[in-house]
Amino acid sequence: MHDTIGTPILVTGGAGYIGSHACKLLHEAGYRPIVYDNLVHGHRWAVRWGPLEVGDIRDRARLDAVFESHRPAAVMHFAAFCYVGESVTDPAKYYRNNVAGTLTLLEAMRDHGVAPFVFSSTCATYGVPRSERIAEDHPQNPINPYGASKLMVERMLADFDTAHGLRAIALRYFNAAGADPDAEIGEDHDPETHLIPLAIAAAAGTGPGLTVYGTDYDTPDGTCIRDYIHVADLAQAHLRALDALLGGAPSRVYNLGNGQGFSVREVIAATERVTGSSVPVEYGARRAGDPPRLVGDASRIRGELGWVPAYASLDAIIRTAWYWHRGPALERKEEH
Ligand SMILES: NC(=O)c1ccc[n+]([C@@H]2O[C@H](COP(=O)([O-])OP(=O)(O)OC[C@H]3O[C@@H](n4cnc5c(N)ncnc54)[C@H](O)[C@@H]3O)[C@@H](O)[C@H]2O)c1
Ligand SMILES: O=c1ccn([C@@H]2O[C@H](COP(=O)(O)OP(=O)(O)O[C@H]3O[C@H](CO)[C@@H](O)[C@H](O)[C@H]3O)[C@@H](O)[C@H]2O)c(=O)[nH]1
Repeated sequence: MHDTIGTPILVTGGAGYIGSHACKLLHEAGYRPIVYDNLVHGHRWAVRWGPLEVGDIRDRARLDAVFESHRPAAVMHFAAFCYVGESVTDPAKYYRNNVAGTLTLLEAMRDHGVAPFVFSSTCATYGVPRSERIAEDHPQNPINPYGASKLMVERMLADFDTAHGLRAIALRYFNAAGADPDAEIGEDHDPETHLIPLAIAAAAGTGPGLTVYGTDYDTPDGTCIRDYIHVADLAQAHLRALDALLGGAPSRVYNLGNGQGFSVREVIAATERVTGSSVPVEYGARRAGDPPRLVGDASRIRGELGWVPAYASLDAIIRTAWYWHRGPALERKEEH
């Protein structure tokens, strides 16, 4: 077993939603998370469990300085742009940050001899699924530039492993949702484009009514189906992937999902149950780049790394987001 106590782990994008939850868990496990974030979407207040190094993954000189001063034992790479709709209208922004930025980071890692790498990939790399539940060997034909940018990184990782022995675990998450069960941190994107926080804000009256993007999909109620996975369960999976790599495991790809799909209408109904308020809804056109149904089969990581998600119910996931929204998130907004 490798030593975790005080081991520095560089966490790019650690001031963001999922990365900050991973930092909390890294700290609890004895690691020292070093956040590297340009704060374009992240928050200083979300960096609570180790130092913040403000920097951009496209800035090689800054990366060199941070690798020199902290000498991380591994990298968790969350930094990216991740809005599916925006990637369709502004693809260059996605290729520059997600692909070119990650290449700069990988080159820096190669040159500093930092090996293990845990990568935030996505189910958006699969495109329109051919099966009810998507397993890792499903063909990858992304239908939006965001998914394409992440698939390109997966390819780069395979090539860096062959050429330089850079071992990596790519975690293809389905839809991240929920907040830290202690409500210390949560989802706070600006602009917010994700369904659950928008539905909660609409129910609470702190945001506009919710627009449902498309009611004519080939699904039972006509709206898109997604597999929602709790952010704390994602963080757990990162820890397991890191421990596996530091213990010598080879490169691997894993899905992270609950294996259950919920339609947009079902998410709205669950939000109403949890908040006790109705969600004002308008019905709009489809959003470009949205596959009708994405539901994951995560049995590989369950079997190989013993990962078991703690939050299987949609209501339980939304409840943690609701507690965060009505408490710390609201207080923070009032401070501004
Ligand atoms: N949210 C989801 O449902 C979901 C699903 C699948 C995959 N992912 C992936 O997970 C990762 C984290 O997503 P999130 O929802 O926490 O997003 P987020 O926007 O909250 O976090 C991303 C962080 O990266 C930082 N960042 C962006 N570009 C950077 C750059 N060039 N240099 C340094 N820092 C930079 C941002 O400031 C932000 O703090 C992303 O890679 C995303 O693609 C997210
Ligand atoms: O105001 C809204 C927002 C969303 N939706 C729909 O709700 C579903 C979920 O959308 P959203 O919460 O924006 O997530 P996705 O577009 O599925 O993308 C998320 O989940 C992907 C994995 O599926 C990740 O890769 C992305 O980074 C992450 O943003 C989709 O069908 C949307 O069309 C609406 O109907 N109205």
